[in-house]
Amino acid sequence: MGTEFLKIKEADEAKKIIKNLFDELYPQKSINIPIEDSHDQVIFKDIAALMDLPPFNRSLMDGYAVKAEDTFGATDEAPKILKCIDSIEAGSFSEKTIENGECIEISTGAPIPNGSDAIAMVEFTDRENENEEYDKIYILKSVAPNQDVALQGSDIKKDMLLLKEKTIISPDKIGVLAGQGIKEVEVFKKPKIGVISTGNELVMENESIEYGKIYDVNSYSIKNAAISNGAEAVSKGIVKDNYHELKTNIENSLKDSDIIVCSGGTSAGVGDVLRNVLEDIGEVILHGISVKPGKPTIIGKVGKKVVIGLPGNPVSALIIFYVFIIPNIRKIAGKPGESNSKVNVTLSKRIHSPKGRMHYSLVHVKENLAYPIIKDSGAITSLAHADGYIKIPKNIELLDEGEKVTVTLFK
Ligand SMILES: Nc1nc2c(c(=O)[nH]1)N[C@H]1C(S)=C(S)[C@@H](COP(=O)(O)OP(=O)(O)OC[C@H]3O[C@@H](n4cnc5c(N)ncnc54)[C@H](O)[C@@H]3O)O[C@H]1N2
Ligand code: MOO
Repeated sequence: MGTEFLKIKEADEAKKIIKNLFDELYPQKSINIPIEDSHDQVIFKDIAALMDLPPFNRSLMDGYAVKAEDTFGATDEAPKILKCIDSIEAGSFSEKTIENGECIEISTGAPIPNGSDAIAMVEFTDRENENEEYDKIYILKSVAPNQDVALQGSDIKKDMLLLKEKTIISPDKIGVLAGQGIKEVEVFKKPKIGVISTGNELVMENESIEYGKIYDVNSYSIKNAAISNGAEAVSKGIVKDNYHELKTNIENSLKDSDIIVCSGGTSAGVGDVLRNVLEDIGEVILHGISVKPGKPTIIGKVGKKVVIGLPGNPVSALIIFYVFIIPNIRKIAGKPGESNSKVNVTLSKRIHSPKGRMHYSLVHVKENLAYPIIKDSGAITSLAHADGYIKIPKNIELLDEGEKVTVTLFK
C-alpha cells in the first residue's frame, strides 16, 4: 500500500481553499464577558463613552478653592486674606457658592464649589482662627484661573469613541472601561479547538516510556500555538492508529469543539486512518499540499466543522499549522494581521531546496543575518532554535549565501 494523495494542491491554491472553507463555516461572532476577564481579548465593535470623565470639575490638589482674581498679587510679604466658609472631602460636595473674598477648604478629588475657578495649594497658605466666625486663610502665592482644576470631560467626553473595534484589550484599557462603570465588554468569540495526537508510539508525559515509544509533543505545541493566536484549545488526548478509536474521539471532540486538529496518521498505509474516518463521517476537502515539510496534510469537513490532519513530524505539524491554519484562526478571533510579521535579512549560507514543492526552510535570525537550520523535520530542537522560516518557491533549487531573503517570524 503506497501513499495515495487525493486532491493534492499547490501551496497558494491550498491556502485559498482553506481560507474559503473557514470563511464559509466560521463567521466572526461576539460574546459579552466581564471586563476583568478581558485581558488580551479583542473588542468586537466601537465602544462610546457613557459619561464625562471627570464627571465634575475636580480639584487636583489639597488646598483652598478660590476665585483666582482674589489671589492676584499675593506674596509671602503681602498675602491676600480670604474667609474660609466650608470644607469639602473627596466624595462629598458643598452647596455654598464662593463670593469675592471667600474660599472653601478642599481635598484632592473633590468637586470644585460654585463661584470658584482655581485651587490654592495648602503649602502656599497659612490659616488663622482668632475666635471669629470663620477661619482666615492667608494666600501666599497667586494662582491662575483653572490652576489645579481638572475640568469636567477633560479626560473623556460623553459619546466620544472610547475604544475602537479590533483593539486588543490591555490593563490600561480595562481601566478605561472600569472608569466608565462598564462591567461587561463585547469581544470576538474565540474558536474552540480540540487537539488530538495519533500514533501507536505516543505516550503521555506521566507514563513510563518503553523502547520504541516517544512522548507526545504535538498536542502541547499545537495547543499553545492556537492559544497564543486567539483560540481556546484543549487536548483531547492520544489516539492509537486505529480507525474506530480515532472516529470515536473525533465524534466526541466535535461535540464541544469548533475545529479539530489532529496530527500524525496522515500519510501511508496503516497510518492512513484519518482519511478513512473523514470519508466516512464527512468529506476530505484536500489531502496533500505541494510543500516541504508537510506534504501529507489533510483538510476535512464534518458537518459544519473543519477537521485538520497535520503531518506527525513535530516540525512539519507546527509549520503547517502556522502557515495554513493560524491566519484563519486569527481572523475568527479578530486578531489583527492575518499572518506573522516579516523581516528582510541576508542569508548566511547556501540552502538547497527540493524542486517541485514550496519549501519552508527554518532559520535563526541574528543581526540582519538568517542562519539556516538544517535538521530533519522530526527534530524539535530545530523549531526551538528557529525564529521563523523562508519560503523557497518550487522552481528554485538553491539560495546562495548573501542573497536577500524575507523571513516570516513565528512571534
Ligand atoms: N512511504 C512514505 N513514507 C512517508 C512519507 C511518504 O510520502 N511516503 N511522508 C513522510 C513525511 S514527509 C511525513 S511528515 C510523515 C507523515 O506521516 P504521518 O502524518 O502519518 O505521521 P506519523 O507517521 O504518524 O509520524 C511521523 C513522525 O512524527 C512522529 N510523531 C507523530 N506524532 C507525534 C507527536 N504527537 N509527538 C511527537 N512526535 C510525533 C512519529 O513518531 C514519526 O516519527 O510520513 C513520512 N513517511
Ligand atoms: O512532509 Mo513531512 O511533513 O516533510 O515532514
